[in-house]
Amino acid sequence: MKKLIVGIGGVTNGGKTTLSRSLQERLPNSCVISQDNFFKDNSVVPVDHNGFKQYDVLSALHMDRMMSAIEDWLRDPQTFMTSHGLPVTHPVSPRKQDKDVFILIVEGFLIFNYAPLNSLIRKRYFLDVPYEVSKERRSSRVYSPPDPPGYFDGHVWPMYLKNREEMESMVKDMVFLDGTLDKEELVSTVYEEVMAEVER
Ligand SMILES: Nc1ncnc2c1ncn2[C@@H]1O[C@H](COP(=O)(O)OP(=O)(O)O)[C@@H](O)[C@H]1O
Ligand SMILES: O=C(O)c1ccc[n+]([C@@H]2O[C@H](COP(=O)([O-])O)[C@@H](O)[C@H]2O)c1
Repeated sequence: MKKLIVGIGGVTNGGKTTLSRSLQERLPNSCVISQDNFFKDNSVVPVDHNGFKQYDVLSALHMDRMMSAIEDWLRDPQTFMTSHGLPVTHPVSPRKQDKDVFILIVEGFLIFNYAPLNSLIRKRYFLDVPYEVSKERRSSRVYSPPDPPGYFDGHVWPMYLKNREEMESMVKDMVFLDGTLDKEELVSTVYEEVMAEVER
C-alpha cells in the first residue's frame, strides 16, 4: 500500500479549505485533515498587551491531537476513511493494479513550520494572496470567536509575515500558488501533480 501526504498551506483566506475539498472530490481514496479543527479553547489562548487573542501561533493549536489524527490515518488509511464515512475504491492507478494508493490532504495556515508534521509531507503547496485580498475575504468570514476590530492588522497579518519567514527558512521545496487564480485552474494544477506523484 502506498500512502501519500499532500500539504496545502498558506495565508488566511488564501483558499486552502476550498482547494483541499475540491482535491478530495477528485482524488480517489483521499481525505482531508484541517488544522482549523484543532484550535484550543478561547479560555486558554493568551492575550497580548493590546488585548488581542494570540490565535495565530502554533501554541494556540492542539498539534498533539492533530498529529494523532494523522498517525491514525498512517496506521490504517482504509479504516480511517471508513470511520469518517468516506468511500474507499480500488485501485487508484490502473497501471499499478496491485497497489492501493491512499492520499491524505493536510491543510492549514501553520503546517510547514511544525517540523514533526512537515517531515511527513511529500508535496507542499502554499496558497498566496496579497494583503488586500486576504483582508477583504476575511472581512466576510465569521470565526469563533469573531475577529475584534483591528485584529487583522494588529495580530493576523504581522504573525503571518513572521510565520511565513520561518516557514521559508525551514522548507525549501514549497510550490507557491496564486490564490487569486480561478478555483478550477488551481485544483487542476495540483491534481495533475499529485497524480504524477502517485504514478511515480
Ligand atoms: N481561487 C479563488 N478565487 C476566489 N475566491 C476564492 C478562491 N478560493 C477560495 N475563495 C474564497 O475565499 C474565501 C476563503 O476561502 P477558504 O478556502 O476558506 O480559505 P482558507 O481555508 O485558506 O482560509 C471563501 O469565501 C472562498 O469562497
Ligand atoms: O477556527 C477557530 O476556532 C478560530 C478561532 C480564532 C481564530 N481563528 C483564525 O483562524 C485563522 C486560520 O484559519 P484560516 O482558515 O483563515 O487559514 C487564524 O488566522 C486565526 O486567527 C480561528
